[in-house]
Amino acid sequence: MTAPPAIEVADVAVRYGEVLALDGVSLSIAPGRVTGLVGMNGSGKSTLFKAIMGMVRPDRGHVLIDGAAPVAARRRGLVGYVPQSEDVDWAFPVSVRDVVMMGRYGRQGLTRRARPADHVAVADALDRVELTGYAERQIGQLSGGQRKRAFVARGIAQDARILLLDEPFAGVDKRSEATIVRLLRELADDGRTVLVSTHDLHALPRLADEAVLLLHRVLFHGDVSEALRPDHLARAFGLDVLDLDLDRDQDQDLNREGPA
Ligand SMILES: Nc1ncnc2c1ncn2[C@@H]1O[C@H](COP(=O)(O)OP(=O)(O)OP(=O)(O)O)[C@@H](O)[C@H]1O
Repeated sequence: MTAPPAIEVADVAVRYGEVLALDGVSLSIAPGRVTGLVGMNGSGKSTLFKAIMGMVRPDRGHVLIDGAAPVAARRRGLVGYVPQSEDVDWAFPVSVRDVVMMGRYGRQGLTRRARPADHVAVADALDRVELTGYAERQIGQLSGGQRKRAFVARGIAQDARILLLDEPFAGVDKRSEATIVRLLRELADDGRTVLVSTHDLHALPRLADEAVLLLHRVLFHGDVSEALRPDHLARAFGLDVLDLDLDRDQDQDLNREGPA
């Protein structure tokens, strides 16, 4: 018997005024896999994450997380979210340890009093992302890659079954990227579900078990090697992407605007 999907997106449409960001997205993500979400700027990746998190309400369709509605799933701590850097107030006066402890809030009730188990979970998560020595720093005083790792640690401390990461490799150094890739693999091998958006097509084969190409709707969902076929990439990114040599040993950052 196949396991029920960890994330089920059914015919979701999201409109911001005149802009149709998602136009009938349907997607079924199995547990225990790393899925890469790929699409050009403006293709709707962040909006899809927000719809899955229940942070934007679809105009049409629905999302189920482990069979629950997004807001209920979030309340139960089922899903962790690493937002795009632009969506975070880095001047906020919290330490790295505080950010990771936020992953434990759901277990602490209204008092938000940390118990020994919470401190152990936070220390363990910081260790896994190699940020133990940075725990007392204000979050904004970290490098881009370290900030991402701090948010990944929050998801680990939360013990979320499902982790969504919006562009975790944007502006990060190779060491942070390698740490994050390794961690995501470990989390998936542990039965967790990881959905990660990226522009970095080079990272995709070592990062993900499967890929979704998005352009306001799902163009392709399946094997990474097939997703990287020129005809698929051409549909997702425009025909001129066929000129790219994907074997070149450098990042292919397909960073460009999609149709509004
Ligand atoms: N709050 C908003 N108000 C109005 N339009 C929005 C809003 N958020 C996103 N959009 C528009 O919706 C479309 C999809 O945006 P979204 O941020 O989901 O794309 P994305 O694939 O995550 O892009 P990027 O790779 O640049 O982060 C874009 O045309 C964007 O301009």
